[in-house]
Amino acid sequence: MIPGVQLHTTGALMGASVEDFNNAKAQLGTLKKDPGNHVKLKIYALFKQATQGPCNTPKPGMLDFVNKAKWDAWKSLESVSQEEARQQYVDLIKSLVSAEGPAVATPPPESAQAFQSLLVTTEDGITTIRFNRPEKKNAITLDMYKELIDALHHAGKDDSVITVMTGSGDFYCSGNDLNNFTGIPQGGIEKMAKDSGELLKHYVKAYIDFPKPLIAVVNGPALGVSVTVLGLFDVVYATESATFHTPFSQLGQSPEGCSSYTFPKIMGNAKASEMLLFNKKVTATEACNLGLVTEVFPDGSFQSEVWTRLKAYAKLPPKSLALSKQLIRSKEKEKLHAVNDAEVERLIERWLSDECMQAIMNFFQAKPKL
Ligand SMILES: CCCCC/C=C/CC(=O)SCCNC(=O)CCNC(=O)[C@H](O)C(C)(C)COP(=O)(O)OP(=O)(O)OC[C@H]1O[C@@H](n2cnc3c(N)ncnc32)[C@H](O)[C@@H]1OP(=O)(O)O
Repeated sequence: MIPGVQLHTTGALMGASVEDFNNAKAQLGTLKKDPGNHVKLKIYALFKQATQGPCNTPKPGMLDFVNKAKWDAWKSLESVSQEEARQQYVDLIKSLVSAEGPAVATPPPESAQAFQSLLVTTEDGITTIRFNRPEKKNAITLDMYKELIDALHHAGKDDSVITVMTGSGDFYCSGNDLNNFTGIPQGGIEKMAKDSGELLKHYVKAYIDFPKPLIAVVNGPALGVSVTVLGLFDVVYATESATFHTPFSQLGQSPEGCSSYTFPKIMGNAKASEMLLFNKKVTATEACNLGLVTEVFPDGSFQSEVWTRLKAYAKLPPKSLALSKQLIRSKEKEKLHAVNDAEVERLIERWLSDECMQAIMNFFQAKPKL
């Protein structure tokens, strides 16, 4: 047992993966390395959320540091369902056990990587990259872009057959973290824009060059850059209540993720313009009719239906899948890289514009809901 983490099973567990959950709980006791307080708190909070649901105990006093930290960690998972918390608990323990090395059956070395804002696991031929900042609707920080690039590079090379991206909590992802543009770093605002442009270019490149089937499991609303890169995925499955929103002009910005090319190609200029110029938020069903989403599933059966299907896909011959994907995409690659370069160049100019700075200030001052 990890020192300081007391796990008590209270409350009923839901769903079919109680066994996985119990296995994970047992594995936790076999860890040799102390995962550190930050991770211990996360384990504690996920366990509480999975077994008891949202925290409704009174907030401990300011001086009761330990219990207050535990309470805060549990409270931060308010929007995460019990089922989701159980899955995240299992994923987290698995990644800790994998990180301990050869004692584990045959984990690919890549899954030993620890990420701050992602949960990355490999199982049954599927590498899953999960945005994991549910309290901030999975908004992507600068460090998170770097982690995503890393995770994609590793997933492209590991033994998995397919790679899946999804989100923790009630959102898929709320796009770029608007705090990325609030502090003025050393070197000034021009350098910040240029560095961000370089980072974005590498981020989008990781999708353009991704060598095996890449599947998005859109579990809730998606915004901004998390929507635009969907045009570079091979398959996009969405839950019925997911929405797709690219509020670029509202933010004084311009399209990225190669969407200025992929969206008109997928849905035609007129529909792409409504989304990319005029901020039209579309439902999952509308996105499916537009061709951006492959298939929409009822909220209640989304996870089970999609994962059953993905597990079957992952049993197909890996080389055949990867080579076929590369054939489909290879004709476009050069074009996509050129589009990425041009979009980034335009965005660097936009980020320095009054229109963009004003829009970001407005978000933090008034917290308008887009
Ligand atoms: C390297 C740089 C590359 C840059 C690439 C450019 C990309 C362009 C884009 O991605 S554009 C899209 C940017 N995203 C947004 O504009 C979304 C802004 N957020 C919202 O509109 C809302 O928060 C919401 C609709 C996502 C969710 O609304 P809801 O009412 O359900 O929840 P809250 O607003 O209370 O959100 C909970 C907390 O999360 C914070 N948060 C959510 N999204 C972002 C974000 N994108 N950036 C920063 N912070 C975000 C929100 O502020 C709340 O925080 P708090 O609890 O501390 O108040």
